[in-house]
Amino acid sequence: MNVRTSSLGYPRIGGSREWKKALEAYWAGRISREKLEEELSAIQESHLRTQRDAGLDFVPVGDFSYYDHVLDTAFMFDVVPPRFRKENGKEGLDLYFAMARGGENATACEMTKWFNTNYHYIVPEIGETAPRLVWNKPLEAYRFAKSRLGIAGKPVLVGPYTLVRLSKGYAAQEFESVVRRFLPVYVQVLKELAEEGATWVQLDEPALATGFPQEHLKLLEEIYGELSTAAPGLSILLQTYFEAAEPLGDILKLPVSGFGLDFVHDGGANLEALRQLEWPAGKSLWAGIIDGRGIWRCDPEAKLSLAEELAALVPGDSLILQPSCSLLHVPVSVRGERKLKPEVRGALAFADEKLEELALLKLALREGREAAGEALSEANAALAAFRALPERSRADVAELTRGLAELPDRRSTAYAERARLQRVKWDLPLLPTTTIGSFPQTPEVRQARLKWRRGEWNQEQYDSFIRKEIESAIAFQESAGLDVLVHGEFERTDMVEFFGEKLDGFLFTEGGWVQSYGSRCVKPPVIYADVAFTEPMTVKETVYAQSLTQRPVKGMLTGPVTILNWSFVRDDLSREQVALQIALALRQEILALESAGIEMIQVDEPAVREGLPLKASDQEAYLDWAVRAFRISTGLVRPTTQIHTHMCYCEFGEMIGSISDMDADVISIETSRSHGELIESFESMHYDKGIGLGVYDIHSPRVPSVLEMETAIDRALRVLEPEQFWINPDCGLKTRGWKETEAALRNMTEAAVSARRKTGA
Ligand SMILES: CN1c2c(nc(N)[nH]c2=O)NC[C@@H]1CNc1ccc(C(=O)N[C@@H](CCC(=O)N[C@@H](CCC(=O)N[C@@H](CCC(=O)O)C(=O)O)C(=O)O)C(=O)O)cc1
Ligand SMILES: N[C@@H](CCS)C(=O)O
Ligand SMILES: [Zn+2]
Repeated sequence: MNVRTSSLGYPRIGGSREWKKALEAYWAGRISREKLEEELSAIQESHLRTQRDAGLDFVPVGDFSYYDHVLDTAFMFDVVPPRFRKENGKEGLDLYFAMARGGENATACEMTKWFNTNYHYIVPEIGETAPRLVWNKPLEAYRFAKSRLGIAGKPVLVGPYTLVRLSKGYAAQEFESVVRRFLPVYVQVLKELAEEGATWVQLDEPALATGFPQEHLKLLEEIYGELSTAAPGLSILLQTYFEAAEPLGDILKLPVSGFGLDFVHDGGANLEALRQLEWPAGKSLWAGIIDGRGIWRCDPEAKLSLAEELAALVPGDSLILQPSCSLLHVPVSVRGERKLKPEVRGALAFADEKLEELALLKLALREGREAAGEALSEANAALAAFRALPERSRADVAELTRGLAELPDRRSTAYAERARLQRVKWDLPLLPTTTIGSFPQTPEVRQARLKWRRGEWNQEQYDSFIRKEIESAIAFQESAGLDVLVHGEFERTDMVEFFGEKLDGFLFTEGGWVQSYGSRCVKPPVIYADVAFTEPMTVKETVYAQSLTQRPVKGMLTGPVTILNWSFVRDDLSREQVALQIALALRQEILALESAGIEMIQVDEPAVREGLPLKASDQEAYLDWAVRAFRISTGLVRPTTQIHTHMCYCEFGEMIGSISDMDADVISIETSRSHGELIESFESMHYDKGIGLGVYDIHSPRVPSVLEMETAIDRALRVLEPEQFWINPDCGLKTRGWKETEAALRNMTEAAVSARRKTGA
């Protein structure tokens, strides 16, 4: 079988995050622009070489970026918000970075989640822009690959439909006309690519996997009709990913030369639809059969069967195998991981290993299974060893999750009665003040942790340091007049990593970094086995903090859905099953806190929205199990124990109903980024539980005035009752310094006093 292989994009950050380091050195003024360009060109070249040497038939070019590929696309078309035009003559690269990071006189462009991934892109602001082609980035990348390495690459570009869907600065009814406005510049890009000799161009249209409105089909026909005739000799690959492309029958009628479909994260829908349809004659199928965003080695037998079935559905030599999406979402290589158990290491595949998997499948399909015999046997043996690990099928976890459907997930007492009991128990003032959990992670705190991790400090030295930090945090909170205190989370690095290190079932890579936004990376924990509680994780620090004050101290945990959504997760169980395992483990922690006398407990769920499926039709089922996982964690506490939760990073307006179903006694939500939209969503429903709408943005060191916060409180009190309202910042304060934190919180408690006075309390 004459299959070929391709890829959609490669991680930018480099095996040792050299991309990130070069960028940050430039921003800090430590290297010149020439040096930056030299370093990034070398990185780009080495990525191209790696992909070519891995045997890809189509090497993507143009996926590399100096910050973000959506920002690149906007920049190519001169979609630059007017406020940046005043950036004191900044041009080119510095203007580009100003849009991403903020300029001297202009706030940065908004950043938001790239579909359902943990990657964040810069949101283009279209406004009155008349797009013009000022930089043909794919052409530049094509020339670069050709001249440096002789690679005739496959240029990659965000397609016009998705670009406009992801942008802001136009009214909904203008959508179609805005897309049309971009057509001439896309035509020009394609023409120039064709003139240069490119034969294929990949236009990324993941928006076609989000359940787009039927009426857009005509627009898609029109734009792809025009693009496909724009540049004779250049074939268009219409690339979708992250979920099934629906309605596939209609999409396959679009006048392009190839279709890229995700056969991993489509819930089986793409394959099922293909089985019912006739493949359009003369078109090629770019089949995403290797998981582009998961880190597990594939089962080659299963993939070979899938490829064979696809080859039978698609006549001729028009099957191209590839990852399901860009490899941007996985770390670079397993090669540097030396501390993992061999059974686990052998089951991992990061970007480079995924390219090897494609090469193996190609060999087996082209030359027969025997030709690839040794590598296939090695893969099968590695997977068998991994599957046999006893911690992946623990009898005790199975016992706990048996009959999960019947597990109680509701508080024993309805909210109204709990609220009455809790009012009596806690006797808090009207409009109580609190914070979200973390206090500044100063260089001293990080240094202390490093010394302890390196063995320079023993456990007692480290614990004693943490106790001192807690003491000063409690003393400060009392002096500032806060009503509900926190211990400050000084013992934690990341809110997911901390729990992952203490629960069974997780492992941590040494270098498994992935880009989160711009130069910032995360190293997600890996859930490779059954998750289970081992010993109390937060009790020691919380109880110590409580021993220092008469005021209530909130226990502080990260919730099951956030732990799940910010980790790489095993793929032999459903995400729901894994979430429930985590929920059961956290339930033990919550009960341990309660037994230790901590009766206000906050379970943070900032990432609930992150796992939301793209298609509206799948969202309810996700929200049902996500909410249930939260309730399983928190549902068994006494009626007088007050459960708090916290959400941030996203706009939650459209899921207030699910938030209410979580049945937390108090919720705090970030509001500053939603500009009042969230408050409006409370107008449309009756939300009766405790709620803290962040009264100030913690993302900047600016100290908000008392008046500003009073205004924020007044605004919220127009839709919420004073009896249910809490006063708190938007999110944790770990990224802030103490100076501004102290000043802001003192202003906040003063604003609370004044607001209480106004409500007559
Ligand atoms: C809030 N978000 C989170 C997500 N996922 C999580 N698991 N946690 C989150 O908080 N996803 C969505 C968002 C993403 N937001 C961010 C925000 C900030 C960053 C960021 O700043 N990343 C840092 C690296 C973060 C980190 O872990 N730093 C460690 C230091 C680790 C390190 O670099 N170590 C050095 C060696 C140190 C030594 O030995 O001296 C090394 O490995 O080389 C820390 O602060 O302790 C970044 O710089 O990219 C990311 C996402
Ligand atoms: N409790 C955490 C929540 C962050 S979303 C913190 O305060 O940092
Ligand atoms: Zn938060």
